[in-house]
Amino acid sequence: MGLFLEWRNPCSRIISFGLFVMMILLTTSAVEARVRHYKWEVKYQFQSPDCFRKLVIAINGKTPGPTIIAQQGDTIIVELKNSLLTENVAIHWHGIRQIGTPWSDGTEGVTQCPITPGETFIYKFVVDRPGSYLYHAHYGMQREAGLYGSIRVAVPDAVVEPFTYDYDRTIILNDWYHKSTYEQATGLSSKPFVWVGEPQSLLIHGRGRFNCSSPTIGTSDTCNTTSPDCDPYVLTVVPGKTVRIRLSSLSSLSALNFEIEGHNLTVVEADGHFVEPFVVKNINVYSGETYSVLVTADQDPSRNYWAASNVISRRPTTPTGLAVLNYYPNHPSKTPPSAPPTGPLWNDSDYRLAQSLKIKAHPSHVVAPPVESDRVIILLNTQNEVDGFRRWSVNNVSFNLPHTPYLIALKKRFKHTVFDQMPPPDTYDYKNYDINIVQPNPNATVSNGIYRLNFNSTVDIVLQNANTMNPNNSETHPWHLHGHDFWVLGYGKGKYDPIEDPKKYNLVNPIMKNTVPVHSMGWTALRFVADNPGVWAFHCHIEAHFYMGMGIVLEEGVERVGKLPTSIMGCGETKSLIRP
Ligand SMILES: O=C1O[C@H]([C@@H](O)CO)C(O)=C1O
Repeated sequence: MGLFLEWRNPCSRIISFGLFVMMILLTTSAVEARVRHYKWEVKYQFQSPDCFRKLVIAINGKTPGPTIIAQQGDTIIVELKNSLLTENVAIHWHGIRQIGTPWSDGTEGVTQCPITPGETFIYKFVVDRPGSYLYHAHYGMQREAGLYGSIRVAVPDAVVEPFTYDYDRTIILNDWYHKSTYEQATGLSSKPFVWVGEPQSLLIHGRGRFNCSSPTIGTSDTCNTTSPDCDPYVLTVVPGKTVRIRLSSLSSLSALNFEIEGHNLTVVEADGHFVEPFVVKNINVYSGETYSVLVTADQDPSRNYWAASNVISRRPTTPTGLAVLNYYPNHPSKTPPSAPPTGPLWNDSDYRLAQSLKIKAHPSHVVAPPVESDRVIILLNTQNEVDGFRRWSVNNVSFNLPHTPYLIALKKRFKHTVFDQMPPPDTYDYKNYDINIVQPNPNATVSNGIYRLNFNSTVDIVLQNANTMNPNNSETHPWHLHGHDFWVLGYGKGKYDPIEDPKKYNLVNPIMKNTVPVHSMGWTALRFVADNPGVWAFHCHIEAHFYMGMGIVLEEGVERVGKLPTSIMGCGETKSLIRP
């Protein structure tokens, strides 16, 4: 409009024409999305990420796998060859909403059949928002065998981010077990329950350091501290420059804290959304979360510094994970002269809650949530037993995946034979349930029923934490929603009050995320709009907890989903669909 008014004034014609050309150019560059084609081979390999040799699942020989680097609007094509000899696979693109391509979400049992050994499967999807994201296995407990990596989506050429930096680096934090995924999963589904315990090491971008002279090392084990696989991760900085660290966690179990000796971290992005910047000494990162933090190399340049990852929220028995912040031109192997950071007190839940509350939307990037919701679902998180097996449940229902993926069952209208048609409950008996005690009756039921949401409705989910089956114990659970970003409306301590607590929600500048912690003995409230046709998992991102039933599945607008590719079929009742 302004442009046309100006056009009538002869003096501003030249400027206006210039603006017009610029607009055309900007629009053209914005729509000129590219196709990024990747060819990946997924294979078991011997590697020693923490110096202890074990089987890892690598992509093209690497764990973490290759970073997907793209720009907003690009199409990603990943041609994935499953070269695991006897094992299926599926990969989830964590934080990518899969608008229009729900079959590419990579969630085995929900959106696709697993990719069988020898098979090549093509994932194709658009990265519709800029930011830092992840990918990882979503089949059984394969993620913790090392099948993961990151996705970095740049803003369009003409768009400027609300902060500046000189260059960026990606760091994925992880915890690492020496026991195989199979041994762990078998323990979880055994009677009596066999718990794997705390991880042996913490990895910083795939590298850690186990003490090879530990008495737990068996005679047939190979542990070699000179293996190049376990050289520490080195982040080189140039004095005076600012690096953007795209920091995330894909830990199996541990909540982690990341700190760089003597350097502040300015938090600017969370799960692909710009944050109102705030400065911390160290940052808590829960499995499935991504952050960008800015670090300026403004300290004594004559030495290097430790970057450390420490376990929080569970009593730590795993040594600090270490990387090196290397000031150029010092040699990267120059050992920092001081002791590495030990992180905050592991049981300081107030510290963790306070940091969660600091994360707000950037003032110039606020997307206001709808002021009211159409449906409120309250999910009580508990540890339970089902027929004497240890499980996790929400609202006393422990989730099991069906053998036929929901997306196909719902689209092809054979849902009745595939999953329980009774939806799980929208709430629990909050008036009478004491969240602070070990329940006298720990029994739960098992179901593969799902929540069906009205298309375009606004849904609130309140996650309520409670005591586990051990006295005075409540764990932190990072919950991840597929297919959506949600607004984080609030966190609280103790039992959520459905009358009083919503009055305290942040409806002004809540951050949008896809993964959020539910703090021990606390609650977390989130809101989203059910506007992405498909079937979406929502689950605890602790690998063992989802395996033991801590998740739900949501359906919305499935009738609007386009034609399903036959490549996602082939298992359970979908066999009949691909046979001639
Ligand atoms: O699922 C879990 O089981 C153990 C413990 O509760 C067993 O007693 C633990 O720490 C979990 O997170």
